[in-house]
Amino acid sequence: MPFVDEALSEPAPIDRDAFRNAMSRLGAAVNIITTDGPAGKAGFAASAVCSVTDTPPTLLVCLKRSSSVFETFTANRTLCVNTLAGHHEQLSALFGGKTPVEERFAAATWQEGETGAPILADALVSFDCSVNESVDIGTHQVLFCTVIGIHETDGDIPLIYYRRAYHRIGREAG
Ligand SMILES: NC(=O)C1=CN([C@@H]2O[C@H](COP(=O)(O)OP(=O)(O)OC[C@H]3O[C@@H](n4cnc5c(N)ncnc54)[C@H](O)[C@@H]3O)[C@@H](O)[C@H]2O)C=CC1
Ligand SMILES: Cc1cc2nc3c(=O)[nH]c(=O)nc-3n(C[C@H](O)[C@H](O)[C@H](O)COP(=O)(O)O)c2cc1C
Repeated sequence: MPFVDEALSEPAPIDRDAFRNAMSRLGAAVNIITTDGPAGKAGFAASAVCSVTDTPPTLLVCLKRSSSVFETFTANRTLCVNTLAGHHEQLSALFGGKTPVEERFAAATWQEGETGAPILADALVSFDCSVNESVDIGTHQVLFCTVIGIHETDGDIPLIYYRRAYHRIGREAG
């Protein structure tokens, strides 16, 4: 019978605050995730976005199931991941919760992509996607998204969320 180290097989539980404090030390790109379609228009700020595989080109996005935008995203099954530039801090705050949908979108310029989801005109990059699969984990739903369109701009200063604050990195223009 193999030796089993009890301490390793039953790790001490980590509470929510300890996990969040630890996660606050992972710097992350900030994105605005948008959708439009039969269920209407919606958008939210997200740092939980990750590349999954390049064949087929796939991203994952984690969306809290209790958020006001959840039903709209799950009904439309399409979305656009707009990666924010350094000057988008106020826009991120607007899409970070509590603000009515129309007010969120009124604060920036948008274009329409392949899926109909709003593309942020001056995002660093936008990934237009169809949602292929979703998995519920705890409070969130993980959306697996097939990328069907990519839109890039010349911007090269990303907005980074680190230790509960926004940071700009990269070369300043000029
Ligand atoms: N993945 C998510 O759902 C995230 C949600 N937020 C939300 O934005 C607001 C402001 O957040 P902060 O000021 O950074 O303080 P915070 O203490 O709530 O978050 C610190 C870090 O924990 C992680 N985190 C936060 N909420 C989470 C959640 N519900 N599930 C999984 N990971 C989570 C993120 O990596 C975040 O940078 C909060 O309401 C927070 O819940 C922020 C970042 C990620
Ligand atoms: C920097 C930042 C990152 C966030 N990342 C996520 C995320 O990855 N997933 C998520 O479900 N919510 C995330 N949120 C929170 C959502 O943006 C927020 O819950 C959403 O706007 C819905 O809010 P509402 O229920 O008031 O409409 C983030 C907020 C901020 C400010």
